[in-house]
Amino acid sequence: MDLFTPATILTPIPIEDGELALQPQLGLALANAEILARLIGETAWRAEQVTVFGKRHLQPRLTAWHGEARYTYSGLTLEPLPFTPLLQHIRQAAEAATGRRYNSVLLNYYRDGRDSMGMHSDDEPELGPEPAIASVSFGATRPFVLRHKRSGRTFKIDLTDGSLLFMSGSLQQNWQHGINKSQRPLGPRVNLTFRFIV
Ligand SMILES: O=C(O)CCC(=O)C(=O)O
Ligand SMILES: [Fe+2]
Repeated sequence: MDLFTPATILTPIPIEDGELALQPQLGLALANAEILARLIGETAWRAEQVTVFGKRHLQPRLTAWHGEARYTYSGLTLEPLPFTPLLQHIRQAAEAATGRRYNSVLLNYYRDGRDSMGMHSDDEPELGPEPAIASVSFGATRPFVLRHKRSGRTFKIDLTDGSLLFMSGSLQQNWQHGINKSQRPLGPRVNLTFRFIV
């Protein structure tokens, strides 16, 4: 992002084998800090047990799933909660910025630097062949790590408070992404990934 690119414009990030774009600040009616506090306080957070490589363990973060459809990943089926007015507002802003529609959102709450998300692709069949995913972050800045499936090349983007990252095209087919643990003391972060479930 250079000095002359406004923070409120969705700007493509050049990357091979997929589409990626970043808007440093999503246009919202409330301050980022107020949204973070309300999301932390008003969400029915769950610590989910998942099965990865045949082993059950607790996810290193809290989650919530809102929308119209069930969602299944890592042997886990999430029953949807309805969209709240706050989630509707953020969804509307993400739809306006990206020009796509979303009917579901996965919320992830990283309580501190020990919380993380393993490398994965959002490539479940119900997302369709070229999923459009709008990822909105509040709170502590965490690096979003991308790793190309064939070349192994990695690429990092700092996801700052109030930012929107838009993933589309063949990105999920060709890249994995995740959030690493950090040794540094970090404040809370909530990430929302808006998706369209067919
Ligand atoms: O927290 C993030 O930025 C990543 C979230 C993510 O990859 C997901 O919800 O699938
Ligand atoms: Fe993801």
